[in-house]
Amino acid sequence: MQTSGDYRAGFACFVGRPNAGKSTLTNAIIGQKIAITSPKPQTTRHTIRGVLHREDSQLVLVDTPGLHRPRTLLGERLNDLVRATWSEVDVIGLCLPADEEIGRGDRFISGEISELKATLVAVVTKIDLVSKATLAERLLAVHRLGAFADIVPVSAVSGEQVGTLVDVMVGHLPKSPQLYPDGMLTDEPEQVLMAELIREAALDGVRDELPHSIAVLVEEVLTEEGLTKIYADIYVERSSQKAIVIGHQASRLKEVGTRARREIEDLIGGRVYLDLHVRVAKDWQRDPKQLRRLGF
Ligand SMILES: Nc1nc2c(ncn2[C@@H]2O[C@H](COP(=O)(O)OP(=O)(O)OP(=O)(O)O)[C@@H](O)[C@H]2O)c(=O)[nH]1
Repeated sequence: MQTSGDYRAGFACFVGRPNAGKSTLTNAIIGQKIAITSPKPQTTRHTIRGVLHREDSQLVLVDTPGLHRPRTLLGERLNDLVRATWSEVDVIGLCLPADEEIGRGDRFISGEISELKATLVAVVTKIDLVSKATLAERLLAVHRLGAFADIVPVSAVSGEQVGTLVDVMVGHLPKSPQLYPDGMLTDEPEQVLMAELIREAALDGVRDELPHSIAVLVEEVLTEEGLTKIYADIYVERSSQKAIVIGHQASRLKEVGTRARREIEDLIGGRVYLDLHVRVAKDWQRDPKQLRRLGF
């Protein structure tokens, strides 16, 4: 945990008209796709898309819905919500695709964000699609569009300049202690969701025998070359229950693992290796320390 010194941390979001490349850029920065939806009601007005951890900084990317031409009250409320989010972030990246001329939509959004306290960075996206000459023209047009602290050309597809963009955005974050724990990629409690899926699979068919005796703790999640490795422990209260969960020649545990793995793969949208261990934690339901450890 970093707490002081030159550490910077804060919130940023990308805005821009549809198709400007916001999602692709977010994924390129965070480095992995995150599509977990939390069953909990949102406690903040924005959804955290991902947290980029670096030695000296933490960049939290938040999602905002698009701004609409308000035709209805709902449309107006949505726009209020968008503006509320914009007013809470430290940096706004306005995405402008290099392969298209700046249009009315871009001017509209640019005008909307120009009065906010956030630092504005213009991000010229998809530079892999245009020639140097076109890019130069576009950069000039962006320069005329508004007052930006920086203008950064990037390609989320080739990765060119993505690191530079992050450096620029981090440079505009306030000095602040770390906001989220190390290793946390989203504020969705993804390890909790994974544990719930494993617990559901482990309970399937033995609910009557082990009504409230199973708890699951995800110990570690590692992502390597597109494979998410999950190490989790299934806790029961007695060794007789352990035998039930594992089954004859571990047949039941294998089924539990297969089912939970498939569901977690659906959840995170990627391949999963799931390592399950069944452990006895005597009377965990009555032990406050164990309960806290198991997330209750
Ligand atoms: N060649 C190239 N294509 C890109 C790049 N970034 C995004 N695209 C493509 O542009 C299209 C739109 O990208 P998105 O990231 O979905 O754009 P968005 O701004 O999130 O779009 P909305 O969700 O509609 O607001 C997709 O087909 C992407 O594959 C890039 O750097 N280079």
